[in-house]
Amino acid sequence: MTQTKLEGYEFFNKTLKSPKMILAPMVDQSELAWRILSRRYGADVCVTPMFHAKLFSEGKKYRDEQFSTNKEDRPLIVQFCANDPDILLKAAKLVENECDAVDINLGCPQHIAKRGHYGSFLQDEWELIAKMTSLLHKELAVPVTVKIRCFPTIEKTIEYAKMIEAAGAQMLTVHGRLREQKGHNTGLADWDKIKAVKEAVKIPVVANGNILYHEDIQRCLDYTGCDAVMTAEASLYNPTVFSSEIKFPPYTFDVAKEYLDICKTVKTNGSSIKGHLFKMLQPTLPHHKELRARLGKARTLDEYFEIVEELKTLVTKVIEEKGEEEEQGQVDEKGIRKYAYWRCQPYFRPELPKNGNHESNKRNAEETIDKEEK
Ligand SMILES: Cc1cc2nc3c(=O)[nH]c(=O)nc-3n(C[C@H](O)[C@H](O)[C@H](O)COP(=O)(O)O)c2cc1C
Repeated sequence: MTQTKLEGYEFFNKTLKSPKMILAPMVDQSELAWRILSRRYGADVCVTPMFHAKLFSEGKKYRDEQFSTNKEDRPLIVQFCANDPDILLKAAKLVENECDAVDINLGCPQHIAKRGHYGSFLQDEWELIAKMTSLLHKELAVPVTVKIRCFPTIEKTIEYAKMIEAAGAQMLTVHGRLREQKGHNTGLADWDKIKAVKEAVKIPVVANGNILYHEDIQRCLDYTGCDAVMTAEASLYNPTVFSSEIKFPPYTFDVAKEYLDICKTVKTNGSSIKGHLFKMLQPTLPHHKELRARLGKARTLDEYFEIVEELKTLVTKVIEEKGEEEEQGQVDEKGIRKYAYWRCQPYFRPELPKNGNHESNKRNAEETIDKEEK
């Protein structure tokens, strides 16, 4: 590869167009239909779900099932997990003409990643990480970016980030949690570590973790000094979270319907659709349990549409009866916004924060504990 490609801030500003908000890679959930919806509401850049480099490079069936894109789906970063530089390059070559960068996932903490020897389980294999990064840097037509988790100390996290930068990464996403922070131990992301990495490297740094509401995005940018913020879970519960114009969370069934309309136009796996509907409708379904059960069993797009339509009819009646009163989104004494159950709402993690610097998330955790104690 002799052709020059943009690096660092040139890549960030010209190719990615100086993004502020990035839709995170999410297995089964940052698929094309979700990216279309997210861009509509303000996501500047989207990342595909993580693809397994070996399966991707070897199997057309896997590729066709997992990856689809279109002309409007840009700027786009395609993410892979891998533990072999040549296999990673082979997979990346297959998408280099359909995306703006290829990202290496060094953050996945799941059992499957441990067994498959990828994601955060490569965190101690710096030589291998450097090889994968530098090979893509040298051989790929588009820049390589890397997504990491943190180490327990700021010093080691910085050393790690610098090693990846030196290997040729042109942008780094720092998820401010440790490898151990998963499941019941998820807790809060540590923005101080993200800030320290941002100060230590010269390439653009994207902060990831602790976003619940739109205004948290700017708060995170201000606190960490990062170039952009990446959001996963908050967007699943409210796909309009990227929008500065939408002051009030939308009705759950309206965004669900909007997503389904997109699914009519682009092929989308049933498991992705079902996952999205359960999350978007999460505050509403407990009030209409029969529909929740039906959603669990539904298989076709028509069935999903029917369920969402029925939910809308039922809830609209309730809204007419209860009127404005329940609509207000009152802020309680702890600062938690109480929206009516038919509006999109972030998921409050049920565990105590271990550390952190994010007021609304601390409040959310306290709130959950209060609820559990009652
Ligand atoms: C459903 C789901 C799927 C995810 N899949 C991926 C993935 O494919 N690749 C990756 O690097 N991280 C993945 N993550 C982690 C997110 O990208 C992100 O780092 C993490 O959720 C923290 O961000 P958040 O606080 O905004 O949710 C996933 C997260 C969720 C909730």
